[in-house]
Amino acid sequence: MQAYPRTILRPRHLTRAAFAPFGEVLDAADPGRAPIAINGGTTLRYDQLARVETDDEGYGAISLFQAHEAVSLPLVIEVMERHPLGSQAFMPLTRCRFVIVVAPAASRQPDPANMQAFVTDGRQGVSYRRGTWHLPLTVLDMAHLLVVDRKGPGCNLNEHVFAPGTGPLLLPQEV
Ligand SMILES: NC(=O)N[C@@H](O)C(=O)O
Ligand code: NI
Repeated sequence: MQAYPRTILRPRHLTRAAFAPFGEVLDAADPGRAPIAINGGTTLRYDQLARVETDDEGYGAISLFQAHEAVSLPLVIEVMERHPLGSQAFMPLTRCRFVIVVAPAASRQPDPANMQAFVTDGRQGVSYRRGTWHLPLTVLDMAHLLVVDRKGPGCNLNEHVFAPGTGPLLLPQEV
């Protein structure tokens, strides 16, 4: 079997612009997202940071994830997945850096040559656009996270498992 060179990925800091092809960054500290003062000025609303996408038969659902096993980098990426029927958003409820690896939705399977890697800053969340290939939740800090994604009839999960020894290698983030 031909040995393919293993793809090496070096995660970057997560920014709205860099992540734009894959979804939205949920970040109250984003200078480009001015909040709206509501409730008599007692509250700031960071309005519609992302759209919840579903197909016609599905609906948006809110879940809580308790990520109780953290990883450290480097790590070998063994599986990527996507949700063809809807978006999926993760928002930490406690400080949590998590690893993001994404690839364009258009490809039938994630192409390592088109993968991008990021690490959140501990406050940021993300919303993966419908169909975006992504690494399943992988946290560097144990935490609780709010998750908003599509539920309903049909299969909303495609997985790609890399053959042993071929998964991309994710290096530690440059400091
Ligand atoms: N399995 C599940 O609910 N979550 C995954 O889709 C994920 O991206 O972590
Ligand atoms: Ni997912």
